[in-house]
Amino acid sequence: MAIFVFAETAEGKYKKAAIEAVSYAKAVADKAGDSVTAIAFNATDPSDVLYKYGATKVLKVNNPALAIFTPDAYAKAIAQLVGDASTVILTHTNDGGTFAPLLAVALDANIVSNVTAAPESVSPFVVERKSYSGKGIMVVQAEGKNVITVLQGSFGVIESAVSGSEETVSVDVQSKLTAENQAAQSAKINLIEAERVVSAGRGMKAPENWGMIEELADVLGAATACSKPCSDIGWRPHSEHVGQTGKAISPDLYIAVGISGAIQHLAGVGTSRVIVVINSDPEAPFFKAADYGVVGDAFQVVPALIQKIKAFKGV
Ligand SMILES: Cc1cc2nc3c(=O)[nH]c(=O)nc-3n(C[C@H](O)[C@H](O)[C@H](O)COP(=O)(O)OP(=O)(O)OC[C@H]3O[C@@H](n4cnc5c(N)ncnc54)[C@H](O)[C@@H]3O)c2cc1C
Repeated sequence: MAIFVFAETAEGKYKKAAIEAVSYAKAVADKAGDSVTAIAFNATDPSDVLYKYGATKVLKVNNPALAIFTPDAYAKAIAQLVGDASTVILTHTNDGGTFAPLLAVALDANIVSNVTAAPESVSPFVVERKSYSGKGIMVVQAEGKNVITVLQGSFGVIESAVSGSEETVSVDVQSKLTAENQAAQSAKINLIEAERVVSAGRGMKAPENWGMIEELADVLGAATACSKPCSDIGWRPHSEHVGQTGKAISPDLYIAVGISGAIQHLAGVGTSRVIVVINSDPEAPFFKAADYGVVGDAFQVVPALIQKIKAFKGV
């Protein structure tokens, strides 16, 4: 059975991460005497881009539920396509690194993350991976089915042109993001460049409660962001995740609603000029980093704040 590889896209174009993943998959396939099948979501780039690096088949999925990254939808879609394959390869990007464990669970496979070199052997799979926050190299031996993530920039891109073919296939997945949320995403202020950001965390309890966060952002002309768990569990798109492992931002105003203020979150937002924290727990660590703090229930404070701002603006 083929070696499967996920080819990441951004706005339909193959990312460098996709080319790296296909290059790596080709090296694995050569060792296994196998071929490479790439999976691409909503790609508009021609498949030739992937044939050039060794993919003999490209499975193209056109599905609006996969237009914005959500870990569970991506994992489910790939699990449906690869069936009983022994090896699935991704690049360890923000997206790939996030949904790879879910994919491994769905396939009942091992996860071997952040590999840095072609495997010494493929059966069992023996490979080097970065460990201890990049300070060490570990040699891993994995038997059976494997989901493998490749550390970005470690293997590189290697041309190995083959003649390939593409097939359009369908998957049965639904995104937890509502259509409204998805539409709002495309019209949004760019998070990295935003002067004002309204961010929310697990204190919001559920994705359907984000209306007031969107509304507060709207009246302030702000972008929206979220803590890592909210994007991990598919409440919010991964593009909104800020912090050590997400985007690092430094707006003039950062409003954090229902976010505890873990050190990993602060690592990405702590340099914001003015930080406002709304949290029901007076002991929440975020208050130590706040310029202004409101101890209260977000479900009361945020609507009241929206009303005040609207009244101030006369709208
Ligand atoms: C290696 C590593 C990297 C990480 N990278 C990141 C990262 O990049 N970004 C990130 O955000 N996290 C990251 N984390 C996770 C981080 O440690 C925290 O677990 C996470 O930030 C917590 O998210 P949260 O504050 O939304 O949820 P919680 O910790 O569950 O906090 C929820 C908060 O909401 C408050 N709350 C509850 N109900 C209400 C209400 N009704 N009104 C107001 N407040 C309410 C609670 O008092 C609490 O303070 C990382 C962790 C690790 C180990």
